[in-house]
Amino acid sequence: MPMENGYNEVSGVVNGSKYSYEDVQRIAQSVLDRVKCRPHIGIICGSGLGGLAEVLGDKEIIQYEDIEGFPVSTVPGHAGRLVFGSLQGKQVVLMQGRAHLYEGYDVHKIILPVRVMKLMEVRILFVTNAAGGINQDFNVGDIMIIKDHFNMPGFAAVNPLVGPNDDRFGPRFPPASQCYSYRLRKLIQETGEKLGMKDFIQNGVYCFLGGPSFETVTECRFLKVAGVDATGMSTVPEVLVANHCGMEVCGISLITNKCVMDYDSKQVANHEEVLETGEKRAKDMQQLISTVVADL
Ligand SMILES: O=P(O)(O)O[C@@H]1C[C@H](O)[C@@H](CO)O1
Ligand SMILES: Nc1nc2[nH]cnc2c(=O)[nH]1
Repeated sequence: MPMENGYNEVSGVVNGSKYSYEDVQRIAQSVLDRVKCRPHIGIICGSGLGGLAEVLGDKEIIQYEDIEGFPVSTVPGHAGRLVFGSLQGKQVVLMQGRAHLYEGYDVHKIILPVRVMKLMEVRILFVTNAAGGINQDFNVGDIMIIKDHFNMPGFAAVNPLVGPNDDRFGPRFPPASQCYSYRLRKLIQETGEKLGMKDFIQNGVYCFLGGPSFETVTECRFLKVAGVDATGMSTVPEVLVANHCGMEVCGISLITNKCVMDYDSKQVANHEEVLETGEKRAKDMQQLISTVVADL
């Protein structure tokens, strides 16, 4: 029997989303009641990339802790605020920070903000993250347009769509082979080139891992053989849910560090380097996303 908290009495494992369609409707309405903005574009900012909020006009800000059910950010570089405002004349809602599995949040909780955005009538979603470069041709500071993903935790059914399906959100068995909009990928590429960013724009495959440990050398080598270009600890749950409910989605990874591929390397990944690279490329990421939004 499912219990009130969304856990299954027998197995003890999560049995579907704790938040019903009606719950999400109520939460979305309670957010809309607090702001004037009516966004059709959503942006999720990865580690150290929340600075985009600074360039929004007519900002209206709600802390996650003031929204029912929203996971509160516990990681440096994730402010934990929903920021509404105008970007290049378009109304947008921006998540300054996201939740991750490794913080202890259930995957259904992580994706609640995406469903709330959907019921606020957000139709286009930009998802950004900081990621480690598996592809050895990538440099620190490269911006990778995500063309596909590898949902590694999904192999063990860690997928936000596990559990009873509510068809009002989307179908029971959604396809996942076109999660990243071709139209938006091309637009980001062309925009990046026009802005003189060609030398540091890449296209590639993102792999989602649970974290919080960074990868071992063997794991990195495995990911390389599997066709992965960059790896991180987020994005895929949000993208799966956004696709499920019919949003047009694009993903952008900032390559903040090179994954260690050599057993004798003295290099180690660390969150400080991730934030530092985020800071160095912040302006370029902001310019790229703002210009794409202007052209939508
Ligand atoms: O939220 P994202 O995916 O950008 O954050 C990445 C993954 C970890 O949270 C953190 C590691 O430095 O950055
Ligand atoms: N898993 C993972 N996440 C990251 N986020 C930023 N860099 C990395 C990395 O090297 N590995």
